[in-house]
Amino acid sequence: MLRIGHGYDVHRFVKGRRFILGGVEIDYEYGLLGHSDADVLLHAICDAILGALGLGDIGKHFPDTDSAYAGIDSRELLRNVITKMEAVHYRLGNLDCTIICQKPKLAPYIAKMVDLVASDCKVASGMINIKATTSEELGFTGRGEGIAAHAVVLLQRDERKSAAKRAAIIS
Ligand SMILES: Nc1ccn([C@@H]2O[C@H](COP(=O)(O)O)[C@@H](O)[C@H]2O)c(=O)n1
Ligand SMILES: C[C@@]1(CO)OP(=O)(O)OP(=O)(O)OC[C@H]1O
Repeated sequence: MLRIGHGYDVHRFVKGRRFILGGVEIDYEYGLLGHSDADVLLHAICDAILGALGLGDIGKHFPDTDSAYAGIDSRELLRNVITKMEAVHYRLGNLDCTIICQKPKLAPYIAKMVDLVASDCKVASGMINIKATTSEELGFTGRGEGIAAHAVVLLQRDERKSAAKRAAIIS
């Protein structure tokens, strides 16, 4: 059984915040604003996985009204989502992401992001693809006011785990 999910997120650039993207800290004059560390890429990935599972969205699981998530490292949120995915016997097949960002240049950071996301999702790096594009100076991303990210994920039911669970119930 396969399930597909899509996630989309936006965060605004502001002065005085760290710029964390895909778990990587990027040296830039602006950072992203949010209740958490505002890692827009990891939020889109969490939403894609939750969406594939029919489990709602990131705000439902980690409300921005809950102080427990203030300033939280979004890798913790992603790992929590992966735990939920495993609890219902799914594993990640592959993940493809697009970051829409006029500036700065992200290419030097992409390989590190891929490695961190792969590690948190418990898959080989070859299953994770992360791309960046500008929006040709158009719209809010083009004006450098913020970043948008999309993620599309394919999940596979872990038949071994569900068979083992069935066997345990029968015996
Ligand atoms: N923030 C960004 C945006 C883009 N890139 C890389 O540049 C390539 C060309 O971007 P276009 O928007 O002109 O298509 C793109 O394919 C990325 O490899 C980047 O590193 N950082
Ligand atoms: C990640 C959470 C955590 O409280 O807060 P934000 O950093 O504001 O990010 P957003 O993408 O608006 O998702 C909502 C929240 O789940």
